[in-house]
Amino acid sequence: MIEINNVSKAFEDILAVDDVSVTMKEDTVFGLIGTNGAGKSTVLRMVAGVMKADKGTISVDGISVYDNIGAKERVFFIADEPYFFANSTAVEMEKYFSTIYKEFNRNDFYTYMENFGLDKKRKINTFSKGMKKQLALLCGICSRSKYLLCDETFDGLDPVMRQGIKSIFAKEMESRGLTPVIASHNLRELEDICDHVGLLHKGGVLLSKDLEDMKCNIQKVQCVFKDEESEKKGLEGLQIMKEEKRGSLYTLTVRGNREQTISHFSTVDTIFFEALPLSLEEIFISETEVVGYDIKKLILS
Ligand SMILES: Nc1ncnc2c1ncn2[C@@H]1O[C@H](COP(=O)(O)OP(=O)(O)OP(=O)(O)O)[C@@H](O)[C@H]1O
Repeated sequence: MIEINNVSKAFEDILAVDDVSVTMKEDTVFGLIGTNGAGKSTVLRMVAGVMKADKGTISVDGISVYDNIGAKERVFFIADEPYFFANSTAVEMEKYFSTIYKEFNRNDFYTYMENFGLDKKRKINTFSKGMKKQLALLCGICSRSKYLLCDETFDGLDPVMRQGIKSIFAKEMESRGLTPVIASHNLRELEDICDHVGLLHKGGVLLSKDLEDMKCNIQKVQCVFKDEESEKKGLEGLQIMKEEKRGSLYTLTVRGNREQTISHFSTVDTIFFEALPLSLEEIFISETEVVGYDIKKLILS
């Protein structure tokens, strides 16, 4: 488990990370989402132990990360522009990472390289941006470090590649408890990969929730009440996050699971009632509107 407790980091007068506390549990894919400049890279760098927090503590499986080899071996960090030695090939990078990560799996590495159609002998500086990201991911996965920190690594990967990496993640999670942490500025890049999402905004955490919980605990309802009395009864006792009324048609976003919501409306006289599924975008918009943010413009554009 990665535990970030009350962590802050400033660069002169820029407070990049402001009192952040987040727990990243094992066996989940954690998505760290936020706008450009929200502090994602800074958080990941501190978790990787390459940058020191000004305040607060970060531990990986109970071990403090900064300046601690034991913790660093558990973490592989892929920067937003993956770094490779000048003029190197994948073979040379494999040799380097094999010395750093003692359990580096060379067999898997070369098998995946072949499956992904990446040439192990070609200079990496002739690779496309997406190919460099794939290579960085393969190095990270094959390092067999428990935590794989990916900074914008999935943004821009084509769907086939995403699917390929997703299935490798699933396999490695199952077989050895790989725990990927993926930072992105775009929710759409994360929604099919992550189990848990932490939303960073202006250096602070706006929310951190399991996607399944989020999906199960917010419903969208459309209804037309029979009369004023049923309208009053229908609206009472609901935890309404958002309410719109067009003519007599209500569109409500409410907290609670589907069964609770349907059961509430079964006691009310309605002319029309429908419980609709919400997309992840709608859920995020509702969750962040509640805390006073218009996230639409920020992470969905
Ligand atoms: N080395 C640095 N020196 C000065 N300021 C920095 C440094 N690194 C980050 N910052 C500042 O800290 C803030 C957070 O930056 P960070 O790179 O962590 O954000 P981010 O969420 O990863 O953004 P992006 O999505 O654009 O990569 C920004 O205001 C940035 O300008």
